[in-house]
This record gives sequence, structure tokens and C-alpha cells, in this order.
Amino acid sequence: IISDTWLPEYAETLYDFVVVGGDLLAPANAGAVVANRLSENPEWHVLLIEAGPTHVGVFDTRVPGLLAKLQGSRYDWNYTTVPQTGFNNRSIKFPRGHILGGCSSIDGLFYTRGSSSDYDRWAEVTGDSGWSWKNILPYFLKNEKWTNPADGHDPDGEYDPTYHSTKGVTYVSSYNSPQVIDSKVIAASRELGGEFAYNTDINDGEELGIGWSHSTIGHGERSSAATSYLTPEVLARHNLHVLTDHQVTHVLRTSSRGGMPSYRTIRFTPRKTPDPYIEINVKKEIILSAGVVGTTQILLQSGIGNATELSELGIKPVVDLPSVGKNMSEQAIFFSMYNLGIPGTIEAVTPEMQTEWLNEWNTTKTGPLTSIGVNLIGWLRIPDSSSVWEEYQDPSSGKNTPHIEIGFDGGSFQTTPRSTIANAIIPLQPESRGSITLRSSDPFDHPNIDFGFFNSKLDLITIREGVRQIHRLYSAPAFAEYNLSLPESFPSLDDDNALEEYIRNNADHAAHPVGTAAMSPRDADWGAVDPDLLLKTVSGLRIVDASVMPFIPAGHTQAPVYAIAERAADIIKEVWEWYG
Ligand SMILES: Cc1cc2nc3c(=O)[nH]c(=O)nc-3n(C[C@H](O)[C@H](O)[C@H](O)COP(=O)(O)OP(=O)(O)OC[C@H]3O[C@@H](n4cnc5c(N)ncnc54)[C@H](O)[C@@H]3O)c2cc1C
Repeated sequence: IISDTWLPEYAETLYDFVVVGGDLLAPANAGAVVANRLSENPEWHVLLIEAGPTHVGVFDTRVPGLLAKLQGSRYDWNYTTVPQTGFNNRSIKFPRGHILGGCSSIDGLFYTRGSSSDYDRWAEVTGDSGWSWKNILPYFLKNEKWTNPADGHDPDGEYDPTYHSTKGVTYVSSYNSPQVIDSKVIAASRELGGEFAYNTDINDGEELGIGWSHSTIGHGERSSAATSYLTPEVLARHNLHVLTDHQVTHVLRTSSRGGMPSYRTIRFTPRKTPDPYIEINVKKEIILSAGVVGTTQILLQSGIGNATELSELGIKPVVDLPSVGKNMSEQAIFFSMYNLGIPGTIEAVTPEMQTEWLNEWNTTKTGPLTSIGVNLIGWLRIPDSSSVWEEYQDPSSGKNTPHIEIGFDGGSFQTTPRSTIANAIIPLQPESRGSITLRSSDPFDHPNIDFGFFNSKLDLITIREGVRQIHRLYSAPAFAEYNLSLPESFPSLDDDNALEEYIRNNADHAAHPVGTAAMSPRDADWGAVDPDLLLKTVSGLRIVDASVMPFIPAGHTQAPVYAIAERAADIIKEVWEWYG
């Protein structure tokens, strides 16, 4: 059942598991994944609680090209960061999905896994080989349902089938609608080779080079955690209840188990009228999949976190876990724009074109609105020979891990390139760390979100080097006829200080924060969860979402969250099936 009100049959059920955050066990993903997998056991009663509304009937979530309309809408939590020192004290908007499926219902649909070394590093720092690339890959495959692109082109050569699965649940495809600069980027890659060499599959654990982007799109439509894990068949299970429009405010200590405080009581309330508060007990576990912000907020409001900071806010500290909300790692993003010096390029999208594209999508689920805007991605390293490494240590997980991602947006929504090519530049493995802290003891108050951008200058330098790498690519003969130039306001590429200042004034976030409840070895005195994702020092609380990643993978985060959630579901099943 799915309901936005607390039904009598919900109140009458004694739940084995409550999952918080509608990305199904990893509501991005995560919450929806977990709720789905646990309710496969008909003996277990599972309740999934989501603060936002259902995704059913929300048209804009279905059409990939309309994703920008979701940000700032009622399907977004609409957070704002605290002033970012590294951004010359600018505060920036920070969207998060407020809807079943979490961010996967509103995100940019890029499907990237990161490099094999990212997961081998997780295994090393947690002491659990289950997180290694070799062992996590089957969970990527369990999630993925590879399908042919909407425009009918043959994706042969744009991926390696060995590393993909057609048997999972979330659709993944190669690019769905061509854009004009694609052939130029491929030609330049061939001409220059080296760091720009063509990579057949950017998701096989070896990302470096330039390759086709993959996205969570199937048959022209967004595939989210909600559409893939909360299908009508899954929602028809007698033992799965989904409660939308309700916010979890606290987890409460119920008793003790195994010498540890047992957290098996959960408190929540309707989101629109925060009254009445409902409290229920859970037989087996509470699983927090509320994302980096939601999960941190619930833990801190419940007195689980840095005891001194909580006391200062008048919250009684009950579990002193100083790592909660700390160690946050987020990538910055910066767009460099190039003007096209050829006549006849389209200046702007007209309303007529938009209507035409929407008609096409409505009738055949094809056309420009099936595009995520970026068909090719470059994954680059700052060379070992660079003077940067005289001052800084390499923050990447290994030599096969890129420092920089470059997305090429050259008029995907037009048949000829618009007069500007936009290039998204992301420092993939930032050294800077930020935090989420409470503003007050009111669970409805948005917390302080501080990404700590450019606290380490290396992240700024990484973007600066990315700007120069793009310039090298555009100097290839393939781009000569475009006669590209940087806007007049853009500083000289030779002037480090001017370039850095320009980046500080114009950078944004990439929407991929992780690490606020990071995994660490069972006996470590840092980190928030053990390698099985159980919250340290208590019984009954598990965290399954982007918060647990100890380091951000070199890419976007929804695919890693799906893999974490799938593995977590197996871990939970194994434990509780053993207990019977
Ligand atoms: C605008 C945007 C663009 C992005 N683009 C991409 C991309 O192109 N590719 C990619 O890989 N990743 C992208 N991401 C990031 C990716 O979607 C997220 O990293 C991932 O989905 C996070 O999953 P999660 O399970 O950790 O949390 P979320 O997806 O944030 O899910 C948390 C869920 O919990 C709910 N919740 C929160 N607090 C409470 C509470 N107290 N009570 C009940 N429910 C609660 C939320 O409403 C939400 O549904 C993007 C994200 C955004 C916002």
C-alpha cells in the first residue's frame, strides 16, 4: 500500500523494519532499494516513510529534458548553504529530492560508477573486502537493466557488455539523442590521443580518457529508485507499507540489547501539519536512508553526535559520536563557456521548438527531451610531472582514478550547436571537507550545510588545470572550423591568480555530497558506522545512503548508492534470516 496518511492497518502492524527515506533502502536510491529487497521475504513487515510526496503522476520527473524544472519546486527540499569562504562568501542553493525516489527522481541522470581503485580504497579503510571493486561490481549489475537508446542507434562500441547487465531493475542506456559536437569531440580525441584517448566504457572501473556517457534512462524516460524499485507489483506486496508526506524527527532509545542501547522506536509526523507525533516500535531494525542531510539531522536531533555541540543547542546527548555530520566531501563544479565563431548557429531555444520536442516526447518518447545534455565525458588526471605535486599529495584513490571530469554540452537540444559550448569541470576527489550541523533543536529547521569548498586550495587548482586541459582539447584540428573563443570577461588562461578568482566567483556544487556518517573498521574510534553499516555503539540502527561513503567515488553518486543499498539489503537479509 502507498498512502499519505497513517492508516489503521499501518497502526495495527508490528513492523520488522522501518526504512526512512523513500529511496528504498538507499532512497536515491537507497531507501526504495532496501524496502523492496527486505519485503521480498513475505514474513517480514516493512514500513517505508518518506517526507515528500509520491512520484506517481509527476510528469516532469518522467521527462529527462525537463529536470531543471524540478529544482526549486515542491519536490526539492530547497536548502541553501552557509556562506562558502572559498567561494568568496557566496551562499548557494543546494537541491535534494523531496519525493519518493529521493534525488534519483530529480537528479541529472548521469550513470557513473567511479574507478575500481575507489572501491578498493573503501575496502582498505574499512577492513572489509566486501566493498572492493571485485565484490561490489555484482551489486552494480544487480541494480542495472541495460537497454538500447531511445533514438534507436546501435550502442555497440559505446560500452563493454561484460560490465553491464540487462537483468537488473534500473534502466541504464547510452546517449539517447545525438548532439552536433559529439563527432568533433571524438575526432579531437583521435587526433590528440594520450590523456584524451577514446575509452569504450567509462563504467568498467577504468575511467580515464574520453567516452560516451551512460544515463538512468529507459525507452526515453527517467528510471528512478521509485520507478524501478517501487513498481505497482512491489507496492502490491501485503507486507510492504509506504507512508509518504511524513517526516521522521527522532529515533528513540527503547531498551538495551547485547549490552548496548537499543534504538528501535521511531517518531514521525505529517509534514504539512506537524501534529500528531506518532511513535512506533520496530522488531528488528530501523534503517536510515534519508540522505546526507536527512540522516544527519535525525541522528543529531536524537542526541547522537558530538555531545558538546548538542548540549550547546539544548539537545540531551545520548550517544557521543563526534563523526556524525562531519567529514562531508562534495565536489565543486565550474562551467567554462566557449563562443562559436561560425554564422548560422542557433542563439536560443524558441518556444516553438520546445512545443515540438514535447509533442515528440509525448508521442514516441524520442527526441531532444530524452537527452541529459552531455553525451561525452572526459576523465583526466593532472599529470604526475605537474609542479602541483611538489606542494600537494595526490588525493585520488589510485593511478587509474581521474582528478577531473569534463562534460561537453554543445547544443544537445538543437540540431546545430548553439553559439556557446558549455564545459562542466568537476574536481572529482576533493581534499576539502565540510559539515552539517544543527541550527536549533527544531527538527523542521534546515541545518547549517557547509561544504568547505576550497578549504584545500588543491581543489581550486584542480579546476584551474581542468580549464587549461579543455583548452588543449579545443586546439585540436577537429575544432578549427568552429573558431572557438573564450568570452571577453574570461581571464587569461596564463594568469593563475585571475583564473582562480574567476572560479571562486562562479563555481557551484555538483550535488554529490557524501561521508557524513562514514564507514570505518569495527574497532576504529572514528567514523559513524561499521562496515556492515550499523551505527557504532548502539543496537538496531543502520544507515544506508550516501552518508556512509568514506571517500567520494570519482564520478556522480547515484550508481554507487544503488550498489551500497543492494549490498546492504543482502547483509541485512543474511543476519535476520539466520536469527529466523
Ligand atoms: C539536482 C541533483 C542532480 C544530481 N545529478 C546526479 C546525476 O546526474 N548522477 C548521479 O549519479 N547523481 C546525481 N545526483 C546525486 C544523487 O542523486 C544522490 O547522491 C543520491 O541519489 C543520494 O541518495 P541517498 O539515498 O543518499 O539520498 P536521497 O536521494 O537524498 O534520499 C533521501 C530521501 O529521504 C527523504 N528524507 C529526508 N529526510 C527525511 C525525514 N526526516 N523523514 C522522512 N524522509 C526523509 C528525502 O525526501 C529523500 O526522498 C544529483 C542530485 C541532485 C539533487
